[in-house]
Amino acid sequence: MAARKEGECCEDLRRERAKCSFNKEELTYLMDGGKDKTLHRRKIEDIFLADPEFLDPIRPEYMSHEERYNNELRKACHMIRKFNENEDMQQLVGEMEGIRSLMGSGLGVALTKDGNPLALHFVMFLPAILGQGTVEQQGYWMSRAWTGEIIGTYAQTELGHGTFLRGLETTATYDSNTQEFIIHSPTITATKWWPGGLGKTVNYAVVMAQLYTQGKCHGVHPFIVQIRDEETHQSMPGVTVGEIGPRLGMNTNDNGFLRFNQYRIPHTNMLMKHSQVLKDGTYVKPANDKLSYGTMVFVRVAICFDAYRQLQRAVTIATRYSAVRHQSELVPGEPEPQILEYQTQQYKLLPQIATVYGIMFAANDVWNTYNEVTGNISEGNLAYLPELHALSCGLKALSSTDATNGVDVCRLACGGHGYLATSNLPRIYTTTTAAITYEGENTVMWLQVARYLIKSYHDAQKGHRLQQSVSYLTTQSASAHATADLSNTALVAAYKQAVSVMVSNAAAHLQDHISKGAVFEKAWNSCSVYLVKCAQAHARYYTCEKFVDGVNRAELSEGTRTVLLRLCRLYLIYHITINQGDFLRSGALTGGDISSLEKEMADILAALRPDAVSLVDSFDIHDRVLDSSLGSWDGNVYQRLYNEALKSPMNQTDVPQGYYKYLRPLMKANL
Ligand SMILES: CCCCCCCC/C=C\CCCC(=O)SCCNC(=O)CCNC(=O)[C@H](O)C(C)(C)COP(=O)(O)OP(=O)(O)OC[C@H]1O[C@@H](n2cnc3c(N)ncnc32)[C@H](O)[C@@H]1OP(=O)(O)O
Ligand SMILES: Cc1cc2nc3c(=O)[nH]c(=O)nc-3n(C[C@H](O)[C@H](O)[C@H](O)COP(=O)(O)OP(=O)(O)OC[C@H]3O[C@@H](n4cnc5c(N)ncnc54)[C@H](O)[C@@H]3O)c2cc1C
Repeated sequence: MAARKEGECCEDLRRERAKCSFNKEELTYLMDGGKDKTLHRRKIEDIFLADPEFLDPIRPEYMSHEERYNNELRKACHMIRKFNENEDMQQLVGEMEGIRSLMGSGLGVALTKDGNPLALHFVMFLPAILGQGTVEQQGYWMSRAWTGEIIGTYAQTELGHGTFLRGLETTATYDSNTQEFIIHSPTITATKWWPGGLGKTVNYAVVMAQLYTQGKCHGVHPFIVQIRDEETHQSMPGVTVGEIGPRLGMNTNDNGFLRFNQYRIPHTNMLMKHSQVLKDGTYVKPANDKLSYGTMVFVRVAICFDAYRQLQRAVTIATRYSAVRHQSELVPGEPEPQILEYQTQQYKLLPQIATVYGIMFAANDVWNTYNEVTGNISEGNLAYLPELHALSCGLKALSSTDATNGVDVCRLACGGHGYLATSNLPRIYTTTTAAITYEGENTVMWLQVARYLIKSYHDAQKGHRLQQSVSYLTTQSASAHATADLSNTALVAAYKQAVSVMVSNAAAHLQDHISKGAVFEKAWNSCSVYLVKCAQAHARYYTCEKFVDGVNRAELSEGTRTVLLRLCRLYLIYHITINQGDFLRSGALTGGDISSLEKEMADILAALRPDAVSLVDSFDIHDRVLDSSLGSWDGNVYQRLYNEALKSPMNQTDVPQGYYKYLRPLMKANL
């Protein structure tokens, strides 16, 4: 592992670490899900990071587009070979956390930096086969895909449609004479566009296409389609495939395009767990036509974990840097203080640490719900599918938005150095912000949550029992907050009251539009800005509640519980103060309450300040995973910045070629 002994760091960080008031390992174990899992993770990290194959010859930023891709592909393939090397290794990395870490923002980002060309294979292709295939299909395709004999992606989005799935144009028409599906892209806008790994890496894809059989369209269904020859890797006849070009980030994911010209695949290649086409062409309906969207639900939940891990990295970098960086004068004439002494800096960083825990507790809860609900579905009980859909959309949107905003706050908190590629904050940002768009653009996700809230509200009005996450909508009260109770329980109750009133207002606005003659859909659009706010407030309430429950349930020593409770309290208060209008307008809190909370927040920032560095240390992120000149364990910031600058290819010669070609002729023009 990287240097982690207290002595092996600069004096500023040594002093910070000496102030720690809690047991860091306890928080590490909590985040990993137990001591065994921490040890397991560290063991995987040790094995992978000791392997010189995962080192880059030069920083990827200095490589060409194709060199970068080849470099990451080399490492990604080496990773898979390592999986398959021996059984111990398979056991070690084969579990969900292992895959998540290798493909996402755990160890994975130290191995493949700007997008793993094989990520979609593990994150969506395999889950699609498992979630959408019959047992026989799983047996056949998984055995080939797990070892990397075939590599796949998830090809859903088209040039013309990403959000609106019912609008997809790719067709899969069943021909009962040959027992084949004919996959076709009828227009330019039907071109599949964006799937990760599709450009040059994969030879198979789960393609989402409109199913036609016996002359009728039955909507979007999943098909396994071979894209490239298994021997030569050339694109199959009838298939046109390529890479879509440079992107804001994740540039080695080789996102691709794909077109089909009357391309035939066997009948057995339609994934038929939920709906079937019989050999004679008869269509058998699924229990719910949204079951074919199941892979997206899984990935939305996975994104929540990825989001907080990205934020963990950013806030670790910014907090350590803030303890090492000295700037300005707090008291005239005194030495320049660490920038972490400034309350404004604490206000930037400490809520981000709290956010990591908030998202983590909520994500764990949604992951448990996901497992329960998918278990129920396999037994034919679909009652909780709408709640899971709303929770996964809400948490995906909240976690990706909070993490993206938080990463940028961390970048800004590092001043100019945060803008340097070697700080790694720009790359963390471009990777994190992608999750706002992919797997369901966030505004669209919020509107799905709002739809569930409004439906639930109307159900409550009719006296129906509501599902657990929205049960508070039955107990709405607009009375002003009467007591001076500002305990965590009271604040969570205030969140519920605020959202409840907001949802009730939204329902009234909708009704108002409808009463004036608008059809429901138009009324919905006219209220959608407010509806998004309702959904955001609901997801925040939910996260707050899970944070409070999570801390209460965690088995921690006194000191560790105290620091986690402070973070939890900071999270509750921070979001109340920035959304105080919602609490005041709903009568959930008074102006006096908000003032008390603001004062308390200042005290919490001061109380947490001495533990700031230890809190990010307890995230236990290896220096190679941070990959930052500003955030390393030893705090040797300036030397690292300087060393990294010296490595620039432009610094390998004193006078650049451009001088002779362009600058000199200009400078000497008048001679
Ligand atoms: C391991 C770590 C991860 C790290 C990441 C690694 C890198 C990975 C990089 C990239 C991966 C990105 C991959 C992708 O982006 S794949 C493409 C994703 N695309 C989308 O998400 C599209 C978003 N759009 C939709 O989901 C849908 O179009 C929709 C917005 C939900 C609307 O669907 P539709 O038009 O069919 O629905 P209707 O309006 O007719 O009806 C709405 C009712 O349907 C219910 N519904 C919708 N979806 C679901 C679902 N999934 N499950 C259950 N129910 C669903 C909804 O609740 C409505 O019900 P109601 O009763 O109100 O009518
Ligand atoms: C890095 C990256 C990786 C990706 N990987 C994959 C992949 O592997 N496989 C795959 O199939 N796809 C992939 N995608 C595509 C991704 O899923 C889509 O980009 C996403 O679902 C949004 O769709 P869109 O781009 O068509 O945006 P649009 O739907 O065109 O959205 C544009 C704007 O319109 C707004 N809008 C759209 N509909 C509504 C509405 N109903 N109400 C209100 N506002 C609306 C949105 O909020 C947004 O602001 C990837 C995208 C990115 C950026």
